Amino acid sequence: MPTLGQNQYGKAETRVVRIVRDGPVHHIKDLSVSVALSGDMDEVHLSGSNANVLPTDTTKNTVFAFAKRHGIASPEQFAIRLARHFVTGRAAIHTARIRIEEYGWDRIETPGTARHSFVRRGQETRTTQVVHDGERWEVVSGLTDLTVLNSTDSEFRGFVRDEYTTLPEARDRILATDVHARWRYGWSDEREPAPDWDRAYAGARRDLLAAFAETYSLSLQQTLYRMGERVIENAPVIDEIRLSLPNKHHFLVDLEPFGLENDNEVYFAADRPYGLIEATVLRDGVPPRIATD
Ligand SMILES: O=c1[nH]c(=O)c2[nH]c(=O)[nH]c2[nH]1
Repeated sequence: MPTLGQNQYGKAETRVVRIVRDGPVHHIKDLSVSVALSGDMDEVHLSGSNANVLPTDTTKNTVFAFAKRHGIASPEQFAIRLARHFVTGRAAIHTARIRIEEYGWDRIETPGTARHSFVRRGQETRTTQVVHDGERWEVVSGLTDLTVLNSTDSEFRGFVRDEYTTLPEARDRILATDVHARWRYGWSDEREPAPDWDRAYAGARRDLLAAFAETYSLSLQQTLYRMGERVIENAPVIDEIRLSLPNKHHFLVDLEPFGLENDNEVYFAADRPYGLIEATVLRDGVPPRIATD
């Protein structure tokens, strides 16, 4: 009979977001936590007895509950706490391996706003497309994967309800998205001076971030329009901007079964499915040219 070799089990990639609310100043920790447990696990493999098996679902719940109960000072400290809990709590578990990826967020600094807006560190890509037919020029530039998050000042209420609607109204939710933006420059004639491309890029990026941070959001659609509007208003060289914004849902974790209150502090960051909100914002009187697919 073959023998059972090394084995381990647990919940991989639990996406936990912990918000600490220090008055209007919020702090964010965003982790992907993978738990792998090993020990006396022969029976579950060989006879099917689950007597030594702490469910992977429980390991996931423990991650969320510990985020609330102990906070997340650092990934190392959080991982040590989890590993100690699993190994000391159950005689059958001999080893716990905790892997954590932490995603870094920087504050979006805008004058006069509360401090609950963040931009993910180092993921965005600058893009451009130039089309020339020997006479005219068309320059469509933009960015992708500019990930932003507001930890408050976002609602979603008053929407249509039909027999399939279960979504509760949200009065204070996380609003997070990966900004995908393409904007078309008005410049098309080489005899006219071309825009300062780097300056225009920096300005559009700054306006997108500022409008995201400063808008009290009633929907992602409304925030999208404000972002596009800010770019068009501040950049005379840009005639049209198309935004594609995935709504990166963050669900409040129910901690009540563990005797803990979740005061908008611990969220499960779902990766899919996601809402996808797309629209073009145009300077008055210009025809739309950016492809909508
Ligand atoms: O900002 C939002 N817009 C929607 O259209 C929508 N739909 C949904 O389920 N959640 C949200 N959020």
